[in-house]
Formats: sequence, structure tokens, C-alpha cells
Amino acid sequence: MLEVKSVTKKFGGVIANQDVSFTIEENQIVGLIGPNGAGKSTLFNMISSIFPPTTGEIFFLGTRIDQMPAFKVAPLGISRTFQNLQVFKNMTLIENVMVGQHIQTKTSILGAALLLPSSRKEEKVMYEEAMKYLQFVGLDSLYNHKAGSLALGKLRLLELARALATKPKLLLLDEIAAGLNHKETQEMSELIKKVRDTGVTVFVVEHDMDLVMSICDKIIVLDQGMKIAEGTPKEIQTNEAVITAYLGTDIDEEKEEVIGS
Ligand SMILES: Nc1ncnc2c1ncn2[C@@H]1O[C@H](COP(=O)(O)OP(=O)(O)OP(=O)(O)O)[C@@H](O)[C@H]1O
Repeated sequence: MLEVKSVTKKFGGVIANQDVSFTIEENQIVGLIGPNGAGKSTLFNMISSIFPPTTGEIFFLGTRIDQMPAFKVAPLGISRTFQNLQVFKNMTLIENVMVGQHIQTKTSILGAALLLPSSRKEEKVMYEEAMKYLQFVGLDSLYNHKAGSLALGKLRLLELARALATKPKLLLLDEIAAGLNHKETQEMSELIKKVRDTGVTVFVVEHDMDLVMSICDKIIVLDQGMKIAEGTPKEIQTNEAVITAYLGTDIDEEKEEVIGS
């Protein structure tokens, strides 16, 4: 589904990613981990076309996307959430989700402004679909509340609902569990698996090792911009290079615990 080929990203003298290559297969949950500054967000930003790589190529379902603007990549089926929430706090929950649906609509600005019957019909369908996404994440009873009234855990669910409303084939989740308590994190893990079960491939950047280790089919590890390991959670937990990257020295039992064994 996704192929990242020898991608390097430089910001002036800083090499944020260096010669990173990997693939993501359909219907998997794949994790991207690494210490602070390893280059995870930079890689996510290139996959969602926020900026292009300095060198290298990225293919999505066979189409080269690394030089495309984001508005062209999203309709191909890539959607994402952001570490710093991007919800509209003065809008209701259902309005926030409907914003996500707009890349799917056919109505022109003029048609919407004139309230043409075709536009009203499309709006009604969007509304009903938006309710289904709110239901999916468990926020349907709050559909008419302003997003600004929600606590962090529910805001993250709202971001997820809005990302799903674009009907992605590949969903990028950028630290979706950041700031959540233990129970909320467990619920989020279940929800991510439920998303995968609907046929959406999920790629997560996450610092919460329990979440990563419990839901991912495969994990890719970055350190100082480079890919240092790739494998199943079990393989990653005992990988010496990974443990050293996280802790800076050799392996012992205590250190293995840090990456969730
Ligand atoms: N726009 C930018 N301009 C200059 N340097 C940048 C820019 N964005 C990222 N960097 C640098 O690139 C490197 C990788 O940063 P990145 O944010 O991708 O890491 P990360 O793994 O996501 O870190 P964290 O886990 O702390 O979010 C860092 O050294 C960072 O300072």
C-alpha cells in the first residue's frame, strides 16, 4: 500500500531523515517509534505531503505522491490526525466531522450558497454519515455540543472521527494517545483495532509503548533520522540497537522493560 524509498529530509544543516526505506501492507497496524527528535513527525509530514523529501520517493497504491500537494493526496485515501489537536472549538461535534467529509462532496460553493435541492440532499446524507462516525467513536450523544467543551480524551476521539470521515484507505495517527489516562489509552487501542477491522490500514507514531506493543503487527524504529530496526513487537522489544537507542547503553533487564517487554 505504501512504499517509502530511500527518503532523506534536510532542514538546512539538520538531517531529520536519512535514507529511510520501508513498506506498509494493507490491513495492518504499523507503528513508528523512536526517541525524541528521531524524525518520526518529519516522516509523517512527508507521507501526508505537508512538505516533500529532499531526496527519495514515496508511493501510495502505486502512485508517486512525494511531489504532490496535500489537497491531491488526501482524496487518494490518506488521512491523518495531529499531535496538536486541530479541531474547531467553536463548532459542534457533528460540524467538525462534516468538515472532514467535504473532500468527498460534489456541491459547489455557489450551489451551497443558493441552497439548491441537490446541495441540501447531499448535506442530509453527510449529516447522517457524520452521525455514524460519531457513533463509531462513541461520541454520538454529544453531537450538538461545542468541541471546545470536551476534555482531551474526547477531543482525540473527535479528531479520529473526522479523519475517518474522509474515508481513508491509510490512516496516520500522530500520538493519538498523548495525554490520555490508562483507561482512555486502552479504549483507544481497542478503537484503533476496530478501525483496522473495517479495512483501513493504520500507521501510528506513538510514545506509549503499551499501546504500540499491544496493537501493532509491525514496528519501524527510527533513531537520529535513520531506520535502525523493523519487525514484530516481540522482535523490537529484544532488539539490542533499539534498546541502546532508547537508553544510550547496553541491555539489561530493567532497560528491556522500558520498551514494553
Ligand atoms: N521545520 C524544521 N526546521 C528545522 N529542523 C527541524 C524541523 N522539523 C524538524 N526538525 C529537526 O529534525 C529532527 C527530527 O524532528 P522530528 O520532529 O521529526 O522528530 P520526532 O521523532 O517526531 O520527535 P518527537 O518525538 O520529539 O516529536 C530534529 O532534530 C528536529 O529539531
